[in-house]
Amino acid sequence: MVLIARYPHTERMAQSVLLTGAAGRVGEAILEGLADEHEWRLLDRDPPTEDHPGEFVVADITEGDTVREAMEGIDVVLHLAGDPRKTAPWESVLTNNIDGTQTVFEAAIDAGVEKVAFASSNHAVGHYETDERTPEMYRTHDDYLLDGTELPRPGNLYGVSKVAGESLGRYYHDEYGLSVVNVRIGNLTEGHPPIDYERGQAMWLSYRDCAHLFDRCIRADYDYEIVYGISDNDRKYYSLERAKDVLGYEPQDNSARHDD
Ligand SMILES: NC(=O)C1=CN([C@@H]2O[C@H](COP(=O)(O)OP(=O)(O)OC[C@H]3O[C@@H](n4cnc5c(N)ncnc54)[C@H](O)[C@@H]3O)[C@@H](O)[C@H]2O)C=CC1
Ligand SMILES: O=C1O[C@H](COP(=O)(O)O)[C@@H](O)[C@H](O)[C@H]1O
Repeated sequence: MVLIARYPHTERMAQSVLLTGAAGRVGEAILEGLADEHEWRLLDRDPPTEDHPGEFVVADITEGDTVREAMEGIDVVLHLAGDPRKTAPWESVLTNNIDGTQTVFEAAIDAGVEKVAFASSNHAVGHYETDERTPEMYRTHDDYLLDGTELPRPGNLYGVSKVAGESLGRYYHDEYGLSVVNVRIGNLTEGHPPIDYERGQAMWLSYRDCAHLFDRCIRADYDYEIVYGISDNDRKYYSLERAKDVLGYEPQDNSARHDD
């Protein structure tokens, strides 16, 4: 009998992973699910407040030398650090999200890192949610679907900074062969989908699906990808096909199961 692994060419055992923005919410979800799965180096400008796996580097991602040092011996970078506010002013996203992301990519190349997963956002495509399409596109009977091949249409300056991050990844992939996956994360909320918020329910990402998705970003093989990071919600206007096909993402949660 021949046993064939589901993702035969993509499975690898524990890898060395640098997690930037480790002290934040997405970092929390990832570490909750994957603390024992990989060898972790965590980085954040805020020091840790809780027990954590691996070593913790307190640093700003705009500090090139420190980021380069933190990258030594790392296989995969999960780059989350940045200003996550949709109302963030230009000065902040320029420094933290664009300059900081360029510093991370540059250091990854210098250190010979294999893959970078970048925390992009639904706000990179926020202006597809036009007055004509909403609120219908948040509802199950509507079949409007974005799949990652569409042009970006950021809904705010924060979204612009995420498009810039995706574009930096494109450059570092094409120029240096770095594997890059941009995860356009929806609405990460712990325990249950956002309440009384149709849009948030359509793009809900549960904590366990978040951890699993980033685990796939660590283990799978890819070139340059844009995927959507949401749970398998009945109501959705982001396709999961690319995340499933390329990464082997198998979400378990669905905001519709919390409707009552
Ligand atoms: N939480 C969500 O639903 C979504 C999050 N994202 C993205 O995921 C990433 C993480 O978001 P959250 O965990 O929700 O935000 P968060 O604010 O909870 O965590 C971000 C972390 O990054 C750190 N950080 C910010 N600027 C830094 C810098 N210059 N140097 C070093 N550390 C820095 C902060 O100290 C913080 O711990 C962000 O890039 C955000 O844009 C995208 C879409 C949805
Ligand atoms: O990019 C982000 O998106 C989520 C969801 O957006 P929202 O418009 O539904 O609030 C947001 O919660 C998160 O803070 C942000 O980084």
